[in-house]
Amino acid sequence: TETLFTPIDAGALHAKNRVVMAPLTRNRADNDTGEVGDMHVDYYRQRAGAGIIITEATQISPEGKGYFQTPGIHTEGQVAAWKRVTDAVHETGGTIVIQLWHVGRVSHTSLQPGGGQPVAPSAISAGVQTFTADGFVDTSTPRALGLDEMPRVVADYVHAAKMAKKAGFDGVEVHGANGYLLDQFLKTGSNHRTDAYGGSPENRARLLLEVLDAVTEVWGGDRTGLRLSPFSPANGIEDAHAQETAEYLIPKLNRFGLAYLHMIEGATGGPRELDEGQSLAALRKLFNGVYMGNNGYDRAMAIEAVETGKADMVAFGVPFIANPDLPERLRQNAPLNAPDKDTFYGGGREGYTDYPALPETVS
Ligand SMILES: C=C(C(=O)O)c1ccccc1
Repeated sequence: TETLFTPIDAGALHAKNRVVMAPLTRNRADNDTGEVGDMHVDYYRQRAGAGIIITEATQISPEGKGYFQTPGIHTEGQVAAWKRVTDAVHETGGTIVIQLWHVGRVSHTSLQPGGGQPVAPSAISAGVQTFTADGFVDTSTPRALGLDEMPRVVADYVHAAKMAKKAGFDGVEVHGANGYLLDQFLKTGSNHRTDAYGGSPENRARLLLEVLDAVTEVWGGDRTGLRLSPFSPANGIEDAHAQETAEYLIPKLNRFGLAYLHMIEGATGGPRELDEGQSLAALRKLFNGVYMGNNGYDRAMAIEAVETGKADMVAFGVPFIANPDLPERLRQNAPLNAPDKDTFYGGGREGYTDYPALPETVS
């Protein structure tokens, strides 16, 4: 029988177990170059015991950057830097995909090319804060992307997808969650467009489906994942018709033959409870591929979810920060290291590469 600790092929992605390292922003890349460095090589190598590592969110273009010291995957220097990470993970027997990210309106002029306004479906502020060289600041009011700019945005995803291939990743995850650009187009609170990219669920899903079409052209559907958060309020996002939007979108994904659908179940990093009329089980039934559940799972929940078929894989965020060997600890039901919240974002090796693994058990 399938358990949390048995292998699975998520499309063409071979996973030795069902324990996934969720994408975790850690704000430790070089801010000027967007390049990762030596400590990222150690951090990801230490966690190569994951069935699949999904990297931290990585911007596809300068416009797609929304926070201080987040990495990119659009320059040759960034490719060379990431290649050291993928080589180290592969030498250690791991599987690693990179999360392709465009923040849309969750950004600040100081982080934007030429100090310009962030871009979004409509000129509506996220109403949240982001993290810049000067600490936390209110996100800047975005400008609405012109209809004529949509092909260029899709082309930016294609460029990053190709650079991810050069960097030696096993695949990519398109970030369609947490109130960032693609989620901003999907949802009614942020998308007030009156053209073909706004209004109906079909129109609001258009850009995401165009991006998936283009990215699967580069990678094949079987090496392309997608992350969604239908019911999360993260980064000031809301949808007046969340269930309807998701029930429109998810069947439309099946034609791509995606490696997996990564679903944030409830509020990102928060309550798993849904509103009246909302159902994750209904959404799961609409997807024909590998379903990866995420959000607040503990060991017992994850084991039960896989053994009862509620999920094929489970992604863990914070537990993987503090436990480089999380899959082994879960398998042994060993105690977990406590995470240090003060070193989640920014800083150096402390709270990043210095969490201990279990003492080597001499087999
Ligand atoms: C990429 C993020 C997400 O998907 O929520 C993120 C960004 C900054 C801090 C935490 C998480």
